[in-house]
Amino acid sequence: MSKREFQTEVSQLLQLIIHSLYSHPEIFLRELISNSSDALDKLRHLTLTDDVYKALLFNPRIDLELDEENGTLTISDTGIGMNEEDLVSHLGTIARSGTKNFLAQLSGDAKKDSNLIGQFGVGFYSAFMVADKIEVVSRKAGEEQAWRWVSDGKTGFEIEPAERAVAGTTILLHFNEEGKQYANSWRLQEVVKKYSNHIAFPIFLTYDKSSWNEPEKKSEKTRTTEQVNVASALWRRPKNELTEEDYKELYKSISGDSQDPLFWFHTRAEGTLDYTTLFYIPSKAPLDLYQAEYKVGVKLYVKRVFIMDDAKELLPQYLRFVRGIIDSEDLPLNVSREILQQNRVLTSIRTASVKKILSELKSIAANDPEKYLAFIKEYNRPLKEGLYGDYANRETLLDLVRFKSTKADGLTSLAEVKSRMKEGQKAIYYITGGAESLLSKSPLLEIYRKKDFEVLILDDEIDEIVFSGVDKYGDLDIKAVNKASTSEDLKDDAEAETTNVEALKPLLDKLKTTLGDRVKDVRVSVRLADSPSCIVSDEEEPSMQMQQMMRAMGQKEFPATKPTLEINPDHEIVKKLLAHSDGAVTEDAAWMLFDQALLMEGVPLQDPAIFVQRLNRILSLSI
Ligand SMILES: Nc1ncnc2c1ncn2[C@@H]1O[C@H](COP(=O)(O)OP(=O)(O)OP(=O)(O)O)[C@@H](O)[C@H]1O
Repeated sequence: MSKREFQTEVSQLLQLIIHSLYSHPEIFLRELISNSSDALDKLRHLTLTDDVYKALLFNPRIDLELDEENGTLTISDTGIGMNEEDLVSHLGTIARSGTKNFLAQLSGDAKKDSNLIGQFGVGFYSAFMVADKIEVVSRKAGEEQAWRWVSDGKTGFEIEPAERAVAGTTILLHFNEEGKQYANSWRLQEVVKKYSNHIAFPIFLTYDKSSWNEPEKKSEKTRTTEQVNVASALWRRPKNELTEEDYKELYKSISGDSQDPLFWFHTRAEGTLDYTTLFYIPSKAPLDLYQAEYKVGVKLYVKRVFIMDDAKELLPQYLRFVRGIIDSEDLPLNVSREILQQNRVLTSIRTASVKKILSELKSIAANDPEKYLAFIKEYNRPLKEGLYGDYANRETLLDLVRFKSTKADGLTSLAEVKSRMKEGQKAIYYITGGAESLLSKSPLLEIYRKKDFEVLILDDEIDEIVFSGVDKYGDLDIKAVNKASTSEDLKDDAEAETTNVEALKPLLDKLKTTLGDRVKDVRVSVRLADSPSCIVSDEEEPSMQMQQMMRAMGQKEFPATKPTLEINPDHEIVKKLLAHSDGAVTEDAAWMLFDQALLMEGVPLQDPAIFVQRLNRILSLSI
């Protein structure tokens, strides 16, 4: 028998599990049954597609055997099995990024951590919540030798050759104190029904069934085997035969989530292509939503046979929070990942699925705004990613995304913004680049406030990138207020007349010479009311905050573009400067107008010492 140590992360995880952080230890059974079901799926797939396995007898089943007296339970399957190498690597290390991330996020606060663990699910290792010793005997399909893996879940495990009549895996749990409650057939049936009722394979329970022997007037126990789950591919049944509970149960068994889903969309398509889709939206965004290695939530089936659950091409990336099933009649069973990428059938299913999900969301938004708000709270951001990547569905996505705005409490839709537009307002306006508190005080908004035009406050860091590519909502323009050209819409003919640009020209020239190559241009603004100055960028160029953000993210060579300084001809300072001829003061004032405009945009000063010197010079003149 050879002894092995657990990988450090496994020991860490086991420590947590054994100290019973998790509040529903019953999920151990769901995890083990789901592993067995995966193992059966894998073997079924091989027997259908791989000549080497075609001759194998495939008799898929999962067996639970309860020994109440000794406090043990075995979970056996006739699935793909594991050889020595598999046992060592699968049940001694953690390969899944989800679990690693989970460990990295632990705070040490037992309460918070137990919530976290609930959202991750810890797979096989969760069995150590209820067992102080676990023995696994497994034989890999196509191999003769079986192996036994034994561990107390503390330091490591032992492994030795063993025997098993057919391929598959048997897991023997020796229940601990916590686990004793599961050494009960009624309890086991309840847990199987709750989490694994719709596992596609039959689950049998063998136990000592009590019955009343009338002639002898005593209770007797008979060893009995009964099927405890319904084992149907529930998604293939007509909608009207399914209850809310059925849907919720299936969701929990395929997603591992312990909460109910927010909503689900079940579709059966017949015609050129035959397929069924059942999509769920989790009520809380998956914790790996913003990680590159996110876990795919949609499983692909072909004619009820499980094919894969890690194909990122089933749905576009921005819908990675969707959980569920795609079951196609038209794909070949041996479809590989490479084939999937350019498969016409899958492309059609995917296109129709996206349309379906988005149109269902749209109708929820219209018919149940409160529920929709719960959805948007979790998923507004991925939908915005869709605006960036999914051109074909942009119009629908624009209707689905919600925004903060200068005129609405909470969140608002573009349709609402459109309905509130004022006479003379030519476009939908937005401001990006920084926190809401900074944006809502930006001098760039002054003219909009004066004209009573609504401005969307886009304070999410991805907003600038996303919305720089979105310039229309229907036939309405969508414009950033910090772009030079946006002010063209704001000019009132009457105002333009009164501003005497000619008279300001010498001042503009002077400011421009002083600021030199820090600015592209200096010009008269129509967008300012109370502030003396602001900075804007050209249409095609990233804003100053965006440039700053890209550099902070390590893109040192991000090309620096120069902003345009706009000054407010009606402001006291500008009027005085016009009258003032002292060169030194004008120079200081030029820099102060520029620096304060940058500060208001949240861009830090290049040289605070010089700024302070100038400020002090000006202060001393005014006192
Ligand atoms: N009954 C089984 N038959 C064959 N292989 C198994 C069985 N149980 C576990 N394994 C192997 O051990 C691996 C680790 O299992 P574990 O439950 O820890 O994680 P997982 O199932 O991969 O992830 P998740 O629980 O998030 O789906 C599995 O991926 C599988 O390869």
